[in-house]
Amino acid sequence: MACLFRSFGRRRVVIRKGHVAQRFYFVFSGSVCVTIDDDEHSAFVKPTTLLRRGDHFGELAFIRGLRRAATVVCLERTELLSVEREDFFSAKIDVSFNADMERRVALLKEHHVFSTWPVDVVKQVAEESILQDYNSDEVIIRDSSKMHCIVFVTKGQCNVLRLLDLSDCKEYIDHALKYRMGKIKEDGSTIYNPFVDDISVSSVVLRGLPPRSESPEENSTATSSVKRVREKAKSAPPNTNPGSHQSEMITSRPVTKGILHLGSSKRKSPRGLVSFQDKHRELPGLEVEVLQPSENPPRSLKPSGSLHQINEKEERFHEKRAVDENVGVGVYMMVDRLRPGQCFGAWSLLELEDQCLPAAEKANSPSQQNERDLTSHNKKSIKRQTKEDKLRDRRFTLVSAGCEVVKVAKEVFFKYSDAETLDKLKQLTTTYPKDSFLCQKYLQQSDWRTYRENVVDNVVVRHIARLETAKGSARLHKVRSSPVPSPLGSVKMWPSINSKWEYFPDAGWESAQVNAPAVDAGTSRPHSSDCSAINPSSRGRSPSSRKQSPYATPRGSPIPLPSPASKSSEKLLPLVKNDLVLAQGSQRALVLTHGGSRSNNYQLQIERRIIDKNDFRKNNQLLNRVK
Ligand SMILES: Nc1ncnc2c1ncn2[C@@H]1O[C@@H]2COP(=O)(O)O[C@H]2[C@H]1O
Repeated sequence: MACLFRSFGRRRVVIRKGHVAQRFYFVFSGSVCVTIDDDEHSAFVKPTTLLRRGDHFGELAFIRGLRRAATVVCLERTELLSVEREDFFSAKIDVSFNADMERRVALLKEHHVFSTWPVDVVKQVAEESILQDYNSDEVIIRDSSKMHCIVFVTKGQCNVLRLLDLSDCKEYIDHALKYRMGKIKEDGSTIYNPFVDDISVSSVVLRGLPPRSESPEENSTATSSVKRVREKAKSAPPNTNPGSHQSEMITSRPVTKGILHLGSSKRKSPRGLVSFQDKHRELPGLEVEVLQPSENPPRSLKPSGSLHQINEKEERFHEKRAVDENVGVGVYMMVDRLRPGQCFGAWSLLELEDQCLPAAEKANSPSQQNERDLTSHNKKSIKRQTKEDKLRDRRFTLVSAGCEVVKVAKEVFFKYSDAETLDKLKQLTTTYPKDSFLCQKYLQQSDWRTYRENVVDNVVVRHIARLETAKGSARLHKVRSSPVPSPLGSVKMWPSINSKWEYFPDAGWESAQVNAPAVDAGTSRPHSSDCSAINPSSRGRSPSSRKQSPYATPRGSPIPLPSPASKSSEKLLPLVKNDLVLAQGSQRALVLTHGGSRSNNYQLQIERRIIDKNDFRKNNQLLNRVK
């Protein structure tokens, strides 16, 4: 069989609907769009199917003995392998196509939605659908709001992701602002330096997500989101402290501890303004940027390196550049995992339902009735809510976790659907959580992850390093230096004076008031700065002699803890299995379940546990569980 290698530019029409068929094609590289319209422009506006490397097209006309059923246009520079009609039949490609078709028919017939359809109709649909295999992490559908097919999962699994615009989430903004205020208080300073290591989000750029669009419709959304951002920035709460400059342009590290982190940019301007946008990236990663509203309070002159040196001109430049780049604050959240028998993209059903609603009913729908009575402000929020509720308006991304899918064009599907089918499809259509809920989830998970990593880096690794130094077998341990890279919470490694500190002594919870600068240098208590690694079974025993209890302090009375200053003279307990690592003021414990510093085996299994202190006091259940 002879194949002809051909290369076409973007927008080149390879097949036109209604023409006589001459060749059949394989996609060697690039991608093509199929539209069942005669007009090739529809391929870009409402494509029926998108075909990429390894896919084929142009077989239907040969097999059916009819004219071309669709128009196929190159989406980009595309390389194709074409097979002439004679070769198609002499190489018996039609036979393998028929077998493939049979398979599609069988797969669709097995599917709950098609189970009641007559075989010839299923065949009809199968002919016009495509069966595709996807490897793990391949994007199946990038934007659900623009998809023109329904994806039926026939094998494996795929994940539904939602790109969460954090700048639109009240919870995120509140959290970031709260953290910022806390940070200012903690520092005892009102000056915020963006170049210091522990900087966190202090004000959030309220900015739309990076545009993916080529269509004017999407561009307009992007522009309006920039406007929205500006409005939000302008309406940001004014700085109550005259010395502080909340509204300054601030550099922040990206929140790199999201649920699905797809990379972050390293690009950084000399002034440290970070842009996380990368036009070439398939999916943007977590994107965080902070920026000030343009109306700033008057500035005072500050030493070099601080924000306050940025003059108005520079600032405008940065802001403008940031607006130009349309940097976003976003994170992908997984909202669903689809398995065989499930489908994706059937939200048009809702559209159909809307269209079917009698006009009178629509006019008197409660939301609209209420809307009329509300103030313009409330109107806006209701509209936003309604929009969020409508799945078809929300963008989801479908990413393979290794799967096989059948894509059926919506037009084709609805052409043959009856009420029963629509009902079945509706049952399969999941309503995904709202963004506010996802945002809360994101904050919780990010917080936990940051916390966990901080404890491992700063508690366990340091503890081990100190032990080894004490033993004279010091090796270089890599301890990540930045303890607080995230605005989403931090762990205090050093209890400050008058702070509360909690741990597990033998018989339950104790609280300790840190009120003395130093303790007995000979104590064998684990170092307080390590948030304490305290083994319930081995507690109170020093590495050499674990028999004497150093925790002789009567229960309930304040227990003096070592201060940071006393660390050099302290003996440290090795971390051993079942140690509980607790952080100040936290209700979570990290449980060391494998290895320990004694064996130089630092493998940790960290579990999240919410500890009910009162319960614990009573029956010590947690300890039993840990054992
Ligand atoms: N939904 C669809 N309807 C028709 N053709 C499609 C569809 N999806 C992909 N195609 C391909 O587009 C090709 C157009 O030419 P053919 O009809 O020869 O074969 C067709 C199929 O290979």
